[in-house]
Amino acid sequence: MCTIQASAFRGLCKFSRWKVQDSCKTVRGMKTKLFRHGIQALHRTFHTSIPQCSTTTPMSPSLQNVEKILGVQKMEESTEKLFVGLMRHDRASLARAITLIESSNVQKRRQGQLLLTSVLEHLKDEDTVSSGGLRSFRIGLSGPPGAGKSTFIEYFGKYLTSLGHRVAVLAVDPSSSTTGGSLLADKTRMPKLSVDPNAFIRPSPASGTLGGVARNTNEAVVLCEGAGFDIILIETVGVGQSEFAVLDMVDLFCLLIPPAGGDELQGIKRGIVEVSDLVVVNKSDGDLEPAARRIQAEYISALKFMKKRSRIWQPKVLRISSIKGNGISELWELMCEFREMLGAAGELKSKRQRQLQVWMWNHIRDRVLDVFRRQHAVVQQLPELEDMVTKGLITPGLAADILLEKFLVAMAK
Ligand SMILES: Nc1nc2c(ncn2[C@@H]2O[C@H](COP(=O)(O)OP(=O)(O)OP(=O)(O)O)[C@@H](O)[C@H]2O)c(=O)[nH]1
Repeated sequence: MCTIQASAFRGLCKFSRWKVQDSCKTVRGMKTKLFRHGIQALHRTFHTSIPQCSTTTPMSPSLQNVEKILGVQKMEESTEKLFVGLMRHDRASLARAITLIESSNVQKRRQGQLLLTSVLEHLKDEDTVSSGGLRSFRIGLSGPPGAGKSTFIEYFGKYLTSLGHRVAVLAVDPSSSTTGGSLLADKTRMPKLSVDPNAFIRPSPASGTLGGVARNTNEAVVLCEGAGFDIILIETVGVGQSEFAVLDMVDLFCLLIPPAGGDELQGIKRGIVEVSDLVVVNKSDGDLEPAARRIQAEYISALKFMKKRSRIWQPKVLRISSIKGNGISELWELMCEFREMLGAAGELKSKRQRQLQVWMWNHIRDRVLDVFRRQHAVVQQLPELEDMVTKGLITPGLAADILLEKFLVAMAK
């Protein structure tokens, strides 16, 4: 059995993208380049993988054989169409593309991965053509229920589209799989933004674990960027673990809080304040303005004692009103300042590189857990051990050890 060669995989994807681009005639002159890339990668693959292959394996360097040997699928016509749609910045194609990567069907997921690889390649090509900087700005937004997140996103999103930006709003809400749907990034909460042709709103994928939701959101971000969205807002509720997962996906993390103290802010974990680049006190209007000023002062002094996360950025606290629009343009200026400073210092690029590794580990963790849960010996033993753990007859650690032992023995056979 051959090992899958990354270069050949990329070559194949480039090859299939060539076909797509050729058919829609979006990019001229790339055909030869991509064809060359594809063929060179295939050649490299054959040269390096022949020794590992069985002698009976046919080695003709045709696309068909490579697909068979490497187990890599060709992009289906429907996936190619999605790619074309994304390149045309079509929102319906983007919605379908995200559904594809979220699918639990293995074949569909694989098609989703081929699509994603093509989009990544396209973004890379564009990056080299452009200034070399990051073309998109990924912003995480968290806050306790009632802080005004949807009101804020509605106003802020419209403000950004009025400046000529294209804004995608995604949500990370692992609880949506148990409650049957996420309220975050819900179109009904953002009526004006949801009908703006330069905006795209997508609720949280309801795929269960936080890892799964985070992984899907990571991939959705790339698809949004492929579809020409330059500002990606990722929304999460600031009362669980999801905001920490979002930290691994964004350039800037923003915490939105209401002008309330004590009990009402108890939902906010102290840790989340520490990791915020900006703390935004919302509802600074009318009777609430004095309270908002007080909260701002409290957070400014609290942040002074917190550990610095960036060499060059000191977290800031500012007040806004999402209803009146006060402070929104100042907030955006501050975000741009953050982006410029960290971009120039290379911090954003290294942050994204680290995030790619986290993304890979999310995949590994999910897949390994999936294989573990499906393994026959584990399936057989699990109910009994779970029962013993809940009855206090065995410690969770010992139960886990027994299951892992059974799993490893079964895998070694
Ligand atoms: N006075 C004032 N009220 C606001 C402002 N922003 C939001 N609100 C109000 O605060 C309440 C909660 O706002 P939402 O935008 O629904 O808050 P959320 O954080 O999305 O809340 P959940 O949907 O519970 O997660 C609503 O009644 C809003 O009208 C603001 O800037 N000023």
